[in-house]
Amino acid sequence: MSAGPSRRYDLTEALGTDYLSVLEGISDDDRAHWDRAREYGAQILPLVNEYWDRGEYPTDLVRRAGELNLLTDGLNIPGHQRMSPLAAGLVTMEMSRADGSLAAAAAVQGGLVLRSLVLFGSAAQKANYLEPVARGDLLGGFALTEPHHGSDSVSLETTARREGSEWVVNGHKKWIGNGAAGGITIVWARDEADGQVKGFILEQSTPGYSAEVIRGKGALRAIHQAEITLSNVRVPTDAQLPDVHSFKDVSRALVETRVNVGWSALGHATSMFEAALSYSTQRTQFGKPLAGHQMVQERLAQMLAELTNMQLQCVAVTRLQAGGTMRSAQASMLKYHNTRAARRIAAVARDMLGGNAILLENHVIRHLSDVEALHTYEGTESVQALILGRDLTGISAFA
Ligand SMILES: Cc1cc2nc3c(=O)[nH]c(=O)nc-3n(C[C@H](O)[C@H](O)[C@H](O)COP(=O)(O)OP(=O)(O)OC[C@H]3O[C@@H](n4cnc5c(N)ncnc54)[C@H](O)[C@@H]3O)c2cc1C
Repeated sequence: MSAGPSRRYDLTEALGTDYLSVLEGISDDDRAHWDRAREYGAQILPLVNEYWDRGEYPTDLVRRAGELNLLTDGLNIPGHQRMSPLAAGLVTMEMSRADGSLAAAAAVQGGLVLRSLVLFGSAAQKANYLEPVARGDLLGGFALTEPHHGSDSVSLETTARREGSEWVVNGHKKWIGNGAAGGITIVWARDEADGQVKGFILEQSTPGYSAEVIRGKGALRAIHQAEITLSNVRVPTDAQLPDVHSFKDVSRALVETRVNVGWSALGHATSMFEAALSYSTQRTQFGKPLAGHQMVQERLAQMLAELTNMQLQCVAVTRLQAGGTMRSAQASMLKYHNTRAARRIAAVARDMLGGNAILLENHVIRHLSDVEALHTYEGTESVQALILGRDLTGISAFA
């Protein structure tokens, strides 16, 4: 039986791990965005383990991604070529395939902050913030989660009180990517007068805004999340996002970013599959490459089949998104399926590299850990299942 370097399946080819040619025939435009992200991924790959190990946030690499138009997530940003939803997905996949922390930074800058500005911002807010956030010159955060409200963020307790020509914001936020990066934070708060959730753009230098980077994380170590305290933070009324009327608007933004998480899970899983395939063809045990043992081949087949299912869901949901017909539960199914599959692939890949799997240099343990964050953020696996369950049965089982 032949094994090892003569393998027929070359993962360095441009299409990567696309066994069923799911992505064949994509447009030249989409491919150009994808290629740019692949090149960026190749540039950052030799650097990212060190940042992850040190728990250091490589803001210069975020800025580089901005220069390459990798932060705009398919949004219409003046001065930036607009990507199709498919191209945006492929960019996310490639960035995650290289590094989850930088992909998460892009997801916060583009997926959450730019999207909030595009969907809900005034003309003046767009003119002020879109360009610097898209370029990565101004780091932005999206502050929804609170210490006591994660999955039930709809019950958020942060308040906003109108006093003359100002809003006064009070409360606590937790897990906020870029929340202590010196830029802006979009804060979701409940209007004390009408009880509705509203959005505010807070400059992080505003008196009363204090933020601590959360230390000791075992996942996404190279992007910083913050715990934020807001004590009588006063902002002018024009800091309010005028087109947010209730929590439903926040949900509208989050549905779109769930698709991004599905692509991100695919990128992580692709990277771990590639590491497992490469290692098993090179490592010899019992006189032949690991890849020459039946059980190892079965595991490779299992991973490839899962990866292909992940790709199919990404492409199908993105097609609905591009056509403007995607429903929230469809985005939830993608997130549910792909983050679960990525965790299974992570467990198998980690086993297939033996002890060497836990060394950062082999590009498995970082992805395995980072996938744990994807599993939770933008709605946990159980929350996605509840959204799907409600869609299937018409019965809400959240509370
Ligand atoms: C790395 C990272 C980055 C993040 N970045 C941001 C950010 O930039 N901005 C932001 O606003 N937030 C951010 N978050 C917060 C994230 O969205 C929340 O962690 C997530 O929504 C889950 O909330 P929680 O951690 O409080 O878990 P909880 O809601 O306390 O959930 C704990 C467990 O209970 C389960 N559970 C909860 N409710 C139910 C139910 N009704 N039925 C069954 N099971 C249930 C959950 O599925 C989970 O398994 C981030 C989180 C992480 C880890």
